[in-house]
Amino acid sequence: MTDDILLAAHHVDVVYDTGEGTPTHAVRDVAVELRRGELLGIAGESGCGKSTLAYALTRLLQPPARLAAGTVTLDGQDLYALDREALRAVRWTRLSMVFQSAMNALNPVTTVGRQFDDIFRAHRPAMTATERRAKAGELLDMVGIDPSRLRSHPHELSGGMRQRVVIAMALALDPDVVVMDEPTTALDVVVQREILDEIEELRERLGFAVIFITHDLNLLLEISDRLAVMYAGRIVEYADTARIAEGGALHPYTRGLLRSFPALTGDRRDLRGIPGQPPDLRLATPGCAFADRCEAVVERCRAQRPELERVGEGLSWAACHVARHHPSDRQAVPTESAGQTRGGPA
Ligand SMILES: Nc1ncnc2c1ncn2[C@@H]1O[C@H](COP(=O)(O)OP(=O)(O)OP(=O)(O)O)[C@@H](O)[C@H]1O
Repeated sequence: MTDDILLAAHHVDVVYDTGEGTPTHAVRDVAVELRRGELLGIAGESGCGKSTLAYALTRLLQPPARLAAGTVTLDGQDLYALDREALRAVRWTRLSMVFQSAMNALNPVTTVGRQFDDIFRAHRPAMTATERRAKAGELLDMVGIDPSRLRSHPHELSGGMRQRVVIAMALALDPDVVVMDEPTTALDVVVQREILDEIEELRERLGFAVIFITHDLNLLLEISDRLAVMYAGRIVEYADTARIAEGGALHPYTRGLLRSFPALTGDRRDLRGIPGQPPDLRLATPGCAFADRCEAVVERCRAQRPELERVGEGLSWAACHVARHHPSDRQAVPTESAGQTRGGPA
């Protein structure tokens, strides 16, 4: 493990088990590593386990979801071994979250200023009321909102402003890592663009690392350094964004996703989407979970599940028997080192 890795997950399995019927195995043997200051994108269709993974990475899983296997470490510290107090100290100050619905993240009955106040009072007890107010105003200003809005209730703000407030709150205590789950999906395209630019600018200025989760892979091509593509609970491709952007996607699912969304900028392409539906995550399939929808399927795909394997040099991993590469490029992934797991890249 190299020093600049902030957040690392290995062999993460998450199961929703209500006690009735077959449990849903929503995340399977997932590994990700986030380096200091980078933006790692995680993409995939609805229901492939992205949000569940976000909750697992931040230790926010709620029953019936549970971490059935795996580890998540922040700066080498096991997040799941921390007691309540230690976990509380980590939240907001080291690791914070921005989820899709800003309306749900904000308390509807208190002012924005009061909500900033609560964060500072809980985590920075030495700050005076004047300092808290000044800092909250600064944070609002930083995300392009007039500090007078500290007196507003959430319903008095537009959707875009609310989402900006949530981002400012996530950054309030200068965290190292911010996990963002579809932070702009509910917003119109223009506001979405503005907020993405804002996140980029803040990241450059403040140096925090981001895990950015979205169903829109094209969006990640613009903002991420590296990306992971999830399908049916597993990472099926893990790559430097530049390679995917240059047309080097290895997995047929990644290529299908790229065709499924219009680029945020640039020309309107022929949007073909991917026929069919993702599989039921309660069922275990012997082969590749994508086989039924895959344009490149071969017999072996239905019989044997492809492992996530390194392809060629650099950060290029794919779980596909027929990924577009020369067969001699493919090498088996060593299992013995903590950094190089069978279940994913490191
Ligand atoms: N509370 C729950 N109880 C049972 N199963 C659940 C629950 N929440 C999610 N799931 C299942 O877990 C799987 C993964 O869901 P998850 O929300 O993580 O996917 P996602 O990729 O984030 O999708 P979306 O973009 O729609 O949020 C789905 O099959 C879903 O049905």
